[in-house]
Amino acid sequence: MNTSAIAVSGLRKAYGDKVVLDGIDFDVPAGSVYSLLGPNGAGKTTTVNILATLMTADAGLVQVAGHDVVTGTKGVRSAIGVTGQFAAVDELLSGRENLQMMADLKRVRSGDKVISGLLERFDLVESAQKLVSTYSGGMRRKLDLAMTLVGNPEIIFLDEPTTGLDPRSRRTMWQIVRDLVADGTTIFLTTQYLDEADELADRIAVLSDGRIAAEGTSDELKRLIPGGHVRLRFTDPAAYRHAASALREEAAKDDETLSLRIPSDGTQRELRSILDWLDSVDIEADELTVHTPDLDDVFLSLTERTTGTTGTTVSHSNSQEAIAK
Ligand SMILES: Nc1ncnc2c1ncn2[C@@H]1O[C@H](COP(=O)(O)OP(=O)(O)OP(=O)(O)O)[C@@H](O)[C@H]1O
Repeated sequence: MNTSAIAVSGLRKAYGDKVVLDGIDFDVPAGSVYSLLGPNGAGKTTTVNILATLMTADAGLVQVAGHDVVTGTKGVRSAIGVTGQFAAVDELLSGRENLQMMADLKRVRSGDKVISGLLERFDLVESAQKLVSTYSGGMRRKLDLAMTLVGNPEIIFLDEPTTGLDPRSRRTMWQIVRDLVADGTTIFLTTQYLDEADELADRIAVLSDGRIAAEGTSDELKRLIPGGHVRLRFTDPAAYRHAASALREEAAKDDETLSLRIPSDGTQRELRSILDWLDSVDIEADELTVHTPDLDDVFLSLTERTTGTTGTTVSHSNSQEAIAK
């Protein structure tokens, strides 16, 4: 599908003199899942708020469902559903009443049927008559998403949808997202769980220092990291210090976990050379693990400056598909 559900260019936003979005561009194809990642405070919620017309940008062009967020606010609002940190759930109503309120607000036909279907889909039938104030965090999240689905919005913003959910509820939520996409819905997802983005997103953008640091499919982003690493862990601090001092320049040290990370592509030849080197400097680690790149590595590398984490440096030149900006 080639049409854009969301098109953003030159988006800027500052709070006072604090620049949060410093000119970001991205495009979300209709019927896909697009995930925005970034460290705490990177501006993910700010982006969602602007796209969902809950906040105005300082500059830039933003089109959602073909409507400009400034001049076509009404059109945008009728095409989207928003769930997450600004949930519309009313604690003093029951689950069913909340859904009813949403159905009335959106003037949904056959509201009762739609509501019963949603309660069933989200496994909320038994608690439908109970006040939301008695719901667990997970139940509230499910109700929040169920309310978002009333009226079948074509684009859904999911802001950290599975935070606080148990593993089973998380998987239920993932399946719901997949079903929605299979029906043609576009999902804009922010999450702090990289495995969630890996699992669900067609494309991922990493926000860092007010800019999109890299953008692509999960595989494309992983290819930005030159190989994985071998992790050596020690239990004896003296052995760790000895190994750290003998370490090659490009390896990273973690004093807290007494572990060393040596860049490696994980091939037999590389592993042999690392083992030979360990023998030659008389180092015996208590644990040796081979690690191939995952989204955690990508995230740590791309957001290194913001989070202050020591990670592998990303090579920006070795991928044709992913764009590291
Ligand atoms: N209304 C506001 N006024 C002033 N500063 C704000 C306001 N809203 C957000 N900020 C600041 O802007 C930055 C981005 O916030 P935002 O909530 O968009 O980040 P985020 O990526 O969603 O973070 P998190 O992962 O912690 O939810 C933060 O430094 C935050 O403190």
